[in-house]
Amino acid sequence: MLRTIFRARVSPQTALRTVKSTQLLLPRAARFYSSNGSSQQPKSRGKLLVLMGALALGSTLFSINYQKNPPVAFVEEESDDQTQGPAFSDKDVSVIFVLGGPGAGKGTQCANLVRDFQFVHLSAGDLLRAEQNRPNSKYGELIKHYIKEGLIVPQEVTVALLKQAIQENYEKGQKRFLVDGFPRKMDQAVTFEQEIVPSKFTLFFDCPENVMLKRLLERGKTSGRSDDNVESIKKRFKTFLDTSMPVVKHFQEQGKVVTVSCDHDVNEVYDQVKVAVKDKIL
Ligand SMILES: Nc1ncnc2c1ncn2[C@@H]1O[C@H](COP(=O)(O)OP(=O)(O)OP(=O)(O)O)[C@@H](O)[C@H]1O
Ligand SMILES: O=c1ccn([C@@H]2O[C@H](COP(=O)(O)O)[C@@H](O)[C@H]2O)c(=O)[nH]1
Repeated sequence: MLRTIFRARVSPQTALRTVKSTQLLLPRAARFYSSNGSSQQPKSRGKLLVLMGALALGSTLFSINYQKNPPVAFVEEESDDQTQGPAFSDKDVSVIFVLGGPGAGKGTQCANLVRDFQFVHLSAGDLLRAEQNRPNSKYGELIKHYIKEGLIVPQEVTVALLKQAIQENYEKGQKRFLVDGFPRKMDQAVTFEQEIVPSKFTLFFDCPENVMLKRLLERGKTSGRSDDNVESIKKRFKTFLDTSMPVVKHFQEQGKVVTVSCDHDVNEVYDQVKVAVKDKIL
């Protein structure tokens, strides 16, 4: 199952396009049916049936062809996404990346910011867990495996979920986003900023490992998370150091990181967070 997905080499564009097409095509089909179906005369109803038959045949042929050709082939032929630039302007949409080790307190502080300011909190981990639990998700098993092993889910999945969440919230008028626990790997950082929106800055939660371990084990008593156990936590720490710290360094080199010291009580940490956010964005 995992191997099949990797061999297909699904590119970010494909994943985004898949999300887009499922979202866009289905409502369009539904609109067509509801606006025409009820008032059809017998003759035009016949035409409608012929048209629907043709569409069904077309979609079957498309699906056979799609399975023969890896998705990447489609992307390379038609993709002009890379030259289009980000989907949103950073003048219109503000994204703050929230990074830090597992259990540093990112989610806790994001909740404070949502309470006091107008932010939408998008936790990449939460989005992945929701996708994992979504009935019939083709990524469910893959996500489950990666989370338990403390590894980074291939970016195509996570970037598509984030883009969809930002788009949905933007359509409701939301323009400020805390993107929590992302980007965890350099490829994600590059893709997100190229295709969605450049980040304003990164809030980095700096916390000693022994403090994070203690917090996670405590949380694990009630969280029900498959990765809040010593074995998974050790793997998550390693992934954080090897794979995610280079992302923090990358943004530090651009002068786009504000570091918060997390080995303090929640209110003290929040005082630092407020200063960082007010200075930069409000
Ligand atoms: N400053 C703090 N002092 C003590 N406990 C804290 C502090 N901040 C958060 N916690 C607790 O530590 C645990 C981990 O916090 P939280 O879930 O916010 O971390 P996180 O960085 O989002 O973790 P993860 O990346 O694993 O999702 C929670 O049980 C939370 O209540
Ligand atoms: O961009 C991401 C973010 C998260 N993951 C996976 O999810 C778990 C849990 O993340 P939390 O932020 O602690 O909720 C993480 O260990 C990764 O396995 C990911 O793959 N990509």
